[in-house]
Amino acid sequence: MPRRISLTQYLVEQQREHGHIPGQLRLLIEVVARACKRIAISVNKGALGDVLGTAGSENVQGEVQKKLDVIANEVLVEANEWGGHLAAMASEEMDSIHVVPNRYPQGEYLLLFDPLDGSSNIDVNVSIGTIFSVLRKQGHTRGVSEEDFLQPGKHQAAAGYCVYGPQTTLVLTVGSGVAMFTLDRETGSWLLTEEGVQIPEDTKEFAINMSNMRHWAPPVKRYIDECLQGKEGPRGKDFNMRWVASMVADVHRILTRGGVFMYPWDQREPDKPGKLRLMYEANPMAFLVEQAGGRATNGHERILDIVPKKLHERVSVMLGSRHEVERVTGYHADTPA
Ligand SMILES: O=P(O)(O)OC[C@H]1O[C@](O)(COP(=O)(O)O)[C@@H](O)[C@@H]1O
Ligand SMILES: [Mg+2]
Ligand SMILES: [Mg+2]
Repeated sequence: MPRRISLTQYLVEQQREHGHIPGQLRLLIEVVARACKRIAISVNKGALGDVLGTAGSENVQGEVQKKLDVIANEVLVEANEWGGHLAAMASEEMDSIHVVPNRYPQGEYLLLFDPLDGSSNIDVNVSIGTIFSVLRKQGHTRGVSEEDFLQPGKHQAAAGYCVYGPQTTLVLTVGSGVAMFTLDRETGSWLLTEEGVQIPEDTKEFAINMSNMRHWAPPVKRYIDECLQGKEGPRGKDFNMRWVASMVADVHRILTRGGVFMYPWDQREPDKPGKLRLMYEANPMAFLVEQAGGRATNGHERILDIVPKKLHERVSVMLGSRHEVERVTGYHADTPA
């Protein structure tokens, strides 16, 4: 039975007792958690709150924006810009970085987010989420530019997501393991419901969009083909498959009971490294997964080691149970990166 302490108490412990986080970072995380609570309220209203359907606009990646993509982005920007902990923000839904205006106090952190992950699931009432990543501005130069954001994921000071599902759960790492907090709707508090989360090293469950099978590279085809052969194949066991199509929900399942999640490169657009975005989807999830004892690679290298060249860079993703990710990464050894 986990200790029933609040997110605030947990963060104060991390700051004061363990010295893992500075006060500024603690306050920043609390602001993000408050914003997620507000997003959860909009998500729950659904049709009653006129939050379903498309917004009639496109984001920088040419994707149609849903009303909730726009609402969640606004909530996060507004909540964070006057907090005094940030230098700038970046989002899936914003073309370029959003520098904290001069009228507000400036901080040293950089916040990146996917305000609403799993947009295709909003209107069908399936779990969706918010993903965030926190970096620290390096050096002491005045002002902030996109360059300041282009740090490898291993530099993240904190990362997490909030899943809006049957329960609203905030999952967080500040680099000292993974903790989960469930929103108590009666009191409005985030309460610790799991800490020291560990992903089992082995699994019998994989998550991949199978409709893309014919486009995958040979190592991914080989891995999935071997899983599909079940007991009679080289793996000697039957596998199960799950695909929610919200990365947040698929990763949450993996943090809860293990599994492997893949969104690999495919040959339809050979120059595009993958579908998922490195800086606000893959990096925060890779940080959480590694902190829970799992692995996260792009098939060739550790995701957290990749040095981004641009803000909205995409990446191939394989993450989850350690032995499975090592296996599928090993299958890529003979293929060029
Ligand atoms: O519809 P597909 O191709 O299976 O893609 C699902 C993937 O796309 C995403 O929804 C992309 O996220 P957004 O909704 O933030 O664009 C991932 O969460 C998910 O893993
Ligand atoms: Mg997303
Ligand atoms: Mg999104």
